[in-house]
Amino acid sequence: MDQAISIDQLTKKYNEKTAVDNVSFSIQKGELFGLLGVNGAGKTTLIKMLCCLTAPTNGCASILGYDIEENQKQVKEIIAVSPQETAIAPNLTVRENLELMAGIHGYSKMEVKEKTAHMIAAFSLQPYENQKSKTLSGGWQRKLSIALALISEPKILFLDEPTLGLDIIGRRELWALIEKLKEKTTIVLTTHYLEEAEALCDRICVMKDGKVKAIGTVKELLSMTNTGNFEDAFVKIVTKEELG
Ligand SMILES: Nc1ncnc2c1ncn2[C@@H]1O[C@H](COP(=O)(O)OP(=O)(O)OP(=O)(O)O)[C@@H](O)[C@H]1O
Repeated sequence: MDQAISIDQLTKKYNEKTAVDNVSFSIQKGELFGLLGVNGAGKTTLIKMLCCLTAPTNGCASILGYDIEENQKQVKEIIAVSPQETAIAPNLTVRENLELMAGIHGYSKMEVKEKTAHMIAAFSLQPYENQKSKTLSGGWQRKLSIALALISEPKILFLDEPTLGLDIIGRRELWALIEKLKEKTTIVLTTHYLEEAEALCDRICVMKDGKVKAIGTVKELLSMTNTGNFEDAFVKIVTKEELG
C-alpha cells in the first residue's frame, strides 16, 4: 500500500457553517504535501479531523489503512501534530519539555533519556537545553515544537504553519530541517507562505470555502492556470469560480 492518507467525501459542519465540504484526495507515503488556502478555507479543520481531534459530520478518512473514527487509538499512535499554537510548556526547560513529552508517550525512564538526548542532538538544541522555553526565540520555539512532535517517531507528521511569524533566516533553517525529515516521514504542511510551499512540497492542495479547488505539483498548478509563477497561479485558483 503506497497511500499514507486516504480522504473520502470528508465534511465538517459547525451548525450552519460548512468548514470542510465533501473533500476527497489521497496522500502517498513519503510525500511532503502542502495544504494551502486563504484564511478560513478549512485547512485546520481538515487536519483536526485527520488527527482525531474533531469528528467528521460526513465522509471518512484513513491513515495507513486505519479509519480515523473506528481506529482512533492506532491512528494516534502513528501520527503527530505540531499545532499552530505551540505545544510547549513555557516554564519548563527545553530538556524538561522533551522529557515530559517522551513520558506522556509511555517510554521507560531509560528511553526518555535516550530520546531526549537524540532530539537535542538532532535539532542542535544543546546550547539551549537548560533554558526555560519561554525565553527562546520564535525560531527555536518552533524547532522545539517540531522536536516534541517527533519524539514518538510518527509515520505521519502534521505541521500547521510551522514558520508563522519567523524571519527569512529562521524560516530557511526550518525548511532545511523539514526537508531532512521528509526522508523518513510523510508530512502534511499548511502554510500561508507561497514560496515555502513551492520550495518544499511535492504536491499542493488549494482549498477555498471548505472545498478543494486544485491539487497537483507546482508545475501542474501553473499549467492548469496558464500562469508563469506560483503566486499568480494561487490567486487565480482562489479567485476564479472554475478553472480551465
Ligand atoms: N470550532 C468552530 N466552531 C465554529 N466554526 C468554526 C470552528 N472552527 C472553525 N470554524 C470555521 O470554519 C471555517 C474554517 O476554519 P479553519 O480554521 O479550518 O480554516 P483555515 O483554513 O485553517 O484558516 P486559517 O488559515 O485562518 O488558519 C472558518 O469559517 C471558521 O470560522
